[in-house]
Amino acid sequence: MELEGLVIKCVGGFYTVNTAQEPVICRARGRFRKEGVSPCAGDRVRVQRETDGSWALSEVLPRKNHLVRPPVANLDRLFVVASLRGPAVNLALVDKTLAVAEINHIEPVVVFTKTDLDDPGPLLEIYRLAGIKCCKVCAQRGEGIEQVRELSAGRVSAFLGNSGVGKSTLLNALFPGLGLETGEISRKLGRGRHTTRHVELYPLPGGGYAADTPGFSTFDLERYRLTDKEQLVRGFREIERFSKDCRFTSCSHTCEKGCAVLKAANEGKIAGSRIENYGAMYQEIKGVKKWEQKSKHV
Ligand SMILES: Nc1nc2c(ncn2[C@@H]2O[C@H](COP(=O)(O)OP(=O)(O)OP(=O)(O)O)[C@@H](O)[C@H]2O)c(=O)[nH]1
Ligand SMILES: [Zn+2]
Repeated sequence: MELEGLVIKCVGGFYTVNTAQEPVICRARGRFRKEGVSPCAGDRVRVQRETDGSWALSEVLPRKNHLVRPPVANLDRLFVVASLRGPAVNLALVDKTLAVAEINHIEPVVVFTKTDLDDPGPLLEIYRLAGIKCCKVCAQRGEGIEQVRELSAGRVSAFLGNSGVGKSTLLNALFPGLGLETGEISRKLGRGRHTTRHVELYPLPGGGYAADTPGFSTFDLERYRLTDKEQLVRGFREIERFSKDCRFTSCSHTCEKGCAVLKAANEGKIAGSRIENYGAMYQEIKGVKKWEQKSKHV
């Protein structure tokens, strides 16, 4: 017998697959390892019943997108969660995460949390200029929750952000009944930053799924397929938009004469932090390439 389903979690090599019948817990067939495919949460898969009655994950259906770390596939939305204070916002990390989402064709939303602690206004302006959807929430006061709920309803979403930004608090406020551990409790249980957390999709009331995932605290560009500096503009939608008017088609938008992107930035049409973070990533990718080329000659 064969069934189709959705992988909602993977722990220690065991996959939980939601099917039209009961959920199935199974291992993946050995050939996946040989082929270098690693099924993950969010994958649509086929499971087959073995002669001994157990189930095996036999096929991963084509993915519309796939992130390597955290391992999750087929996302409709990526919520990039950042707190205004404790910890303070790291815009370089936010922009890298957004670039990963854009390049992988996942619609991003930035969520600024803990708005009781600071004014989110200037940050909202950066992303308003970029044309990226933004939400501000204060889980304690219950503000902004409704908007995030609407944006995630009926979709498969991941909530990504560093430890302590308030992801679990937000998800619990959004979907009472999820019962995710937050703050002190999770740290006491050792779910802090020293333990690797798996990705789990939680079914939402009213349809869809949400995953609470650790953020990218260290960024390995290659793992996110961000190794092509010419492609980097696809990760910054407003830069891509203005780049159509650059004098040179090979423009890197970092220093060239006749660069429409730098002109727009000077005129305040693109936020300074976005240009800076684009430039830093551009240099980083160039560095990776040089290093790769060098290592080939050794
Ligand atoms: N002041 C304030 N604190 C908040 C708010 N939301 C969450 N917190 C606090 O921030 C701390 C971290 O919240 P969590 O929800 O555990 O954060 P997390 O992002 O899930 O963290 P990890 O589980 O470590 O990944 C907790 O002590 C929360 O009470 C908020 O809107 N305002
Ligand atoms: Zn340019």
